Amino acid sequence: MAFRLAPTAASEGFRLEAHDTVGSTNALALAHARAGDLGKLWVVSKKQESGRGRRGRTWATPEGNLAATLLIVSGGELRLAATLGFVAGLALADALDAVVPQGRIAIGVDGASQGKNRFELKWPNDVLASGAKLAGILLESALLEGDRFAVAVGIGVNVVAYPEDLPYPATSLRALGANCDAETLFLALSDAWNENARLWDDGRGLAAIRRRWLARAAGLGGEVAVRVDGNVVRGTFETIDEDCRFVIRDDAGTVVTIAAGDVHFGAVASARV
Ligand SMILES: O=C(O)CCCC[C@@H]1SC[C@@H]2NC(=O)N[C@@H]21
Repeated sequence: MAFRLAPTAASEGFRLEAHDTVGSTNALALAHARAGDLGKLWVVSKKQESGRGRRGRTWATPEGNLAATLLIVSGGELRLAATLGFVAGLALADALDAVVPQGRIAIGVDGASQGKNRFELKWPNDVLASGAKLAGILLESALLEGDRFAVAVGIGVNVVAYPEDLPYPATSLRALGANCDAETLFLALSDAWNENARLWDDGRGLAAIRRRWLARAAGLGGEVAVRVDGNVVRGTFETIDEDCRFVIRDDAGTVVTIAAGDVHFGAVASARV
């Protein structure tokens, strides 16, 4: 089966560039922007040779997984564009709900979660299934001429395989018993992106995105440890604020707001951080 865009995405002017293998779909999308591409372009592949993860880490995309990057070129506010990761997380969770048959995957097992979602969102942008990382999202940007910038919204999903040497639990759709392929998932994702981007409405709908995100949040109200630039903040995950920053009440009762960091759930995890 070939990669295809959902009719809703095609009719709104999105384009698709599909590859069998690439270095990184994010790198390719940003190269297109620097060469003058105007955005609304999905770059997809079932394999990456040098996939990029958050915080300078690598991201493995063996044959059969999904690497998808949406290129957006804008003259708006870069601060708002940073919230597109939350739009992407919701779009991916909606797409997974649409293509993975009910009953295949248990409701979130994270004790602190609200326990009603098969696919949960872990701040800032991971998608979890059965408490393990199924997908990651990486936003990268580049400044362009004429006060414009490009954002690459990169989405990586473990469809058929996941790395086993990670310091946190990971999984794949196949390991969870869901036989969905990358092409089917992408079709649903390109549709779900449109729905959520419409809600986001160039940032005007961020409050609605935040509400939807919190309804799928993993670990809300539970014990967490957040690593921020080498420091660790421990406490209770209270909420995300209006700019989608992580809000934690630390062990001394002080509310701390965090813009970027790595979250670990639970007492055991926090002892290891
Ligand atoms: O570290 C993370 O959790 C984020 C992983 C993001 C991986 C995706 S795969 C598609 C896009 N291209 C890349 O090189 N990275 C992102």
